[in-house]
Amino acid sequence: MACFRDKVKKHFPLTDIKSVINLFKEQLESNEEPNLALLSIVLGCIENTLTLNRAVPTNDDTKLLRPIFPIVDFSTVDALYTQFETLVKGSVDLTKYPSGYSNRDLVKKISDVIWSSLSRSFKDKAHLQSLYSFLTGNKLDCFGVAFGVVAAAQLLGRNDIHLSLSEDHAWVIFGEDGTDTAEVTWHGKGNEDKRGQSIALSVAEKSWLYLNGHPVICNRMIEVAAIVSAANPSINFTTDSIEMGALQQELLWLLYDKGHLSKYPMALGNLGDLEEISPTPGRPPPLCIFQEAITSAIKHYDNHHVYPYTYMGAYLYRKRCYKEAIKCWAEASNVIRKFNYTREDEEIYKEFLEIANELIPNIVKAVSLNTLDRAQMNILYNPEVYADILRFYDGICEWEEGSSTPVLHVGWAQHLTFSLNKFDPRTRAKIDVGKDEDDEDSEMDENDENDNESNSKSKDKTKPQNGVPVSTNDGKETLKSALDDLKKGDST
Ligand SMILES: FC(F)(F)Cc1cc2c(N3CCN(c4nnc(C(F)(F)F)s4)CC3)ncnc2s1
Repeated sequence: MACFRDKVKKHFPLTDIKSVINLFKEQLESNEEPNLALLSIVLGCIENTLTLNRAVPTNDDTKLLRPIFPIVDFSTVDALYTQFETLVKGSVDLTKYPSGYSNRDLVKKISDVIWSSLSRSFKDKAHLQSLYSFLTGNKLDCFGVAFGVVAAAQLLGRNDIHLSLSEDHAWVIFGEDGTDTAEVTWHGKGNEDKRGQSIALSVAEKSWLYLNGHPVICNRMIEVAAIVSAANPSINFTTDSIEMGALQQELLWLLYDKGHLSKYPMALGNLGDLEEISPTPGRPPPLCIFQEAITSAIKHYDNHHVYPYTYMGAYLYRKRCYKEAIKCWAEASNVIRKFNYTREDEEIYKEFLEIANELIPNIVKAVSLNTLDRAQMNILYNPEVYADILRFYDGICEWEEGSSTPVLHVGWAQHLTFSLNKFDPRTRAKIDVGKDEDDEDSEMDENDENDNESNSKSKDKTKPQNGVPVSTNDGKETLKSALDDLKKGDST
């Protein structure tokens, strides 16, 4: 690895965003693999300076702000890299692992080297994802440990060991055809770590945490994208470092242009969020980027990722495009229904809980009261929106079906009835709750279907008695026409 020093030395000292971009660019364009440990140390060092201990109050109460962009000296980076190299090469006796491909013992050993160096505190704070944090503070978060194992493996020349990422967990793949898997880090709070085990049993549970076998399998380039995407520009709950955000954004565009984000929906979502904050001239708008994330998940992961839809839904909600936001959330629910809920899926449970019990109620309130969003009151007369809310809940119910842990509780029902009751009764009569033709897993067996049909005939008088479901009004239902009909007392 000594040779890497000669190549990268010329970039130092790093004094601004451009110099960091040039370093990453050369690493990505080199005929050798990009050096994960080097890039993680560099990015972690900059993030640490730009987001932690920023202001040092002085006695005359003016804030002494450090120079905005840190000067990163090669000596600093070289010392930390050498520290990492010494730790890893000093702890792993490679003669014990003669085969060209890695085995489970080696992976576990590398994980133990990282694991045993960790301090026992603060695992879920911010800025603990880089090797800079590991080497200067012995602290790493869940992602950081998994990344550290892969960076250490690269340093040991084990180029078959790669990062595998779900939407809330990380593990590694290895072996001749890259199909062996191993846990190398912990997950969540109060869960015993499963380090060294294959993930096969966890995948069998059909939990969202393991994405039913559709994780992002990284190569070295996508691992660089993970370093950049996992960077965290936040200084505190309300403030982000502008410089760190700009650096992350430019690095993500560099990776995007090289095609290294095309199979990484979360990184695309991250980029979309950054573009909303500070649009780059000549680049696609956030909505296009979020759509690319959705398209990537459909194309590469059999539409098993939730976050592409919630990234776009959150953006549309912030822009007060409520009808479209609700459609995204129905699509997110269409994904989660493919899984069984297990106790380690809390993160996505919280996501759906917030949508159901805060965001959708806020929308129906905002458009029904005499508020600035009253122009969107027609949402409450739009059968398509109503159908999307029903699809949203139906997906959550299907998620719960067959799960070891219940999802819904009475609090959900209270918010559900609040939201649905805000819709005009006529609108509620105008939707077709038929099953999707191509949706075999929600196929009910014959007699259930008949029962349901007989039920709907008996209990739901607004449906035309000939039982032909009224297809969704194509959303053209306008507030005016609905109100006109109401005045006429038209009861179709
Ligand atoms: F490795 C783990 F365990 F940390 C799992 C990973 C998470 C994650 C990520 N995140 C998580 C999702 N995330 C979201 N931010 N907003 C989201 C949305 F709810 F708006 F969709 S999802 C922030 C970035 N961004 C890039 N890569 C990864 S790999």
